[in-house]
Amino acid sequence: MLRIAVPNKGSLSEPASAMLHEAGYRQRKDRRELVLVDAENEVEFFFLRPRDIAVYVGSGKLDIGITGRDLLLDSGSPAEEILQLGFAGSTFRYATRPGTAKDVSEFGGMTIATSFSGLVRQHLADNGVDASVVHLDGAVETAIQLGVAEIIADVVETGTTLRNAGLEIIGEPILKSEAVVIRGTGAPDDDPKVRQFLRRMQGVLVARRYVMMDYDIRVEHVEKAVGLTPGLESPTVSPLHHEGWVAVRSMVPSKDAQRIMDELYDLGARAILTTGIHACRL
Ligand SMILES: Nc1ncnc2c1ncn2[C@@H]1O[C@H](COP(=O)(O)OP(=O)(O)OP(=O)(O)O)[C@@H](O)[C@H]1O
Ligand SMILES: O=P(O)(O)OC[C@H]1O[C@H](OP(=O)(O)OP(=O)(O)O)[C@H](O)[C@@H]1O
Ligand SMILES: [Mg+2]
Repeated sequence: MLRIAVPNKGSLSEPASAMLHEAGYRQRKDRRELVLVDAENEVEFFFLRPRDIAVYVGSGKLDIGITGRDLLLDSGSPAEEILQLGFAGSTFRYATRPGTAKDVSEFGGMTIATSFSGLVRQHLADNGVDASVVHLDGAVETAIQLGVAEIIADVVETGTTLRNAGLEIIGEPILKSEAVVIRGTGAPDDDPKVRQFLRRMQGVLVARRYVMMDYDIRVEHVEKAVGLTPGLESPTVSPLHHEGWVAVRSMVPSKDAQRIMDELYDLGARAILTTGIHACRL
């Protein structure tokens, strides 16, 4: 059985379970379930605190896990990223009251509050800055108001939380994060069970990002048309009963589908259809 760690709460939890469900795995119906065996797929899921996932995977007790890149790096655990999942995107940044400091080089002697003290200590050391770090569990914005710290370092998505607290983001992003699949450093990279899991997850990513596009076009315009719809390997071109016309089938990125349809129409393509992809293996 492949043993997989899945976040049990927070921003990562629901999208991770939704993705696993789309990949054909059983997921828990009750949020209090801690372990779930998917016997048909030979997988056992352990629902754990997001922060603890890198620790379990790094120790080798679990084969792989889903967590945030920021949590992985903060943990210092011997685990590594093997697939980016494209959700829970955020940046990790410093913020303060206007006028306090402009970037990390000015933090000497100050106190920085954060829930990611591993990441912040490393960043300060990389920049040769001697500052104190106070570890808090969450709601770190309030640490400045209450005089616990002059600077905070926290996860930023839209920036609303910081703005509402009267704080401004300073300096370059410390890190760009998103949800990732991790495995223990040094775990074999040819484990067939892990490979199959990754193919399934990649299949979901592709199914979410691409649509299938079909259209008919006159033979003399087909080269230009396939330039707009090159597909992943190469488009399928089949003859039509109506001489001089061909049918083309190709995958295109969903976000570009409408623009490509307009451009194909202008080239003379007709019966242009897009259909969703539910699952795939590339
Ligand atoms: N607002 C957000 N938008 C996108 N990603 C976020 C957001 N808040 C946290 N994350 C990401 O979620 C992960 C943190 O998960 P965690 O469950 O510890 O915190 P949370 O989502 O803030 O939940 P909570 O603090 O309520 O427990 C990190 O990878 C972080 O980058
Ligand atoms: O940039 P924004 O869109 O405002 O999102 C970022 C905020 O979301 C998370 O907070 P959460 O609500 O999880 O509270 P926490 O501080 O207790 O983790 C994170 O810690 C930030 O505070
Ligand atoms: Mg949080």
